[in-house]
Amino acid sequence: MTDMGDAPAAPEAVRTYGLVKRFGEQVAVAGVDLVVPKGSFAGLVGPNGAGKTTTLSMITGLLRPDAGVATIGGADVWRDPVLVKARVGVLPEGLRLFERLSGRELLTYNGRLRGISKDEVGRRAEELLKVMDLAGAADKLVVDYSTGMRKKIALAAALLHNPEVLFLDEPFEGVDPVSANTLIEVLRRYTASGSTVIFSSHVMELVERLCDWVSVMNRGQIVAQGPTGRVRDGNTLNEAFLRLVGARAEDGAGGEGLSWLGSSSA
Ligand SMILES: Nc1ncnc2c1ncn2[C@@H]1O[C@H](COP(=O)(O)OP(=O)(O)OP(=O)(O)O)[C@@H](O)[C@H]1O
Repeated sequence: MTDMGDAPAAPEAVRTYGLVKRFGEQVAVAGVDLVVPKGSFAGLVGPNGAGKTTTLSMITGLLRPDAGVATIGGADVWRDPVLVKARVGVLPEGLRLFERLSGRELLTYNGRLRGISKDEVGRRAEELLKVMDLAGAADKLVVDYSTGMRKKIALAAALLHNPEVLFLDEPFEGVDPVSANTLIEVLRRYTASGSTVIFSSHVMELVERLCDWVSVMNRGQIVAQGPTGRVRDGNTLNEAFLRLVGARAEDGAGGEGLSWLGSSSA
């Protein structure tokens, strides 16, 4: 791993020690030591299949590690599941939502499951619907929402109990620029108050613009991690990323093969 300097001064929101996950013969996560300081807007990046989703699933209590420890605010995710689940909010990959509820009902249901009083849930839900620009669609069924609307209602549901740490898997995928700005504003406000966001993304420009902390994964391991400026080291994050994970030109679209593709191929 590329050492990015001293340990973070701020207390850690998330810390894992030697996380491992195998699927049959394949080692998806091969000893991950993820560090995310409290209050960070952190990005988790890596090529397809690097192990990002598997790592996030183990940290959020969705997938049991084969080895290693994941902690949130110092508490062990798998030994103290109730405490940890109260501290986290998750916008999962694939956005599995209760399709037959309206947006408002979805928020109410989530809030009540979290043990928040009916009045307080109602108050928070109305504010979130307004901020997410979903007030006009509050009574529409989630199944009829567009991709961007689904992301926004899922983010509102993940924020409703005011978690300490918010995990987002590809939050901006399929989201138009206006809705993306709304999401970013809400998330910036959230981290400014000392809460932590960790999101996975393939869009380096976005990670570079938003994140003050970045962890780079490749082949099941962390290959660089630290303040974004230090990981970039004078380059763009995209350049640093390509250098860290290997540009793979030899097996990519720039080399041999695909000779039949294009108008000069006949
Ligand atoms: N349930 C599963 N069963 C078998 N293999 C799996 C399973 N989940 C993930 N894998 C494998 O583990 C590896 C890591 O997958 P993972 O989804 O964590 O990567 P990722 O970094 O999130 O990728 P992407 O950027 O494409 O979403 C991949 O090779 C994948 O095929």
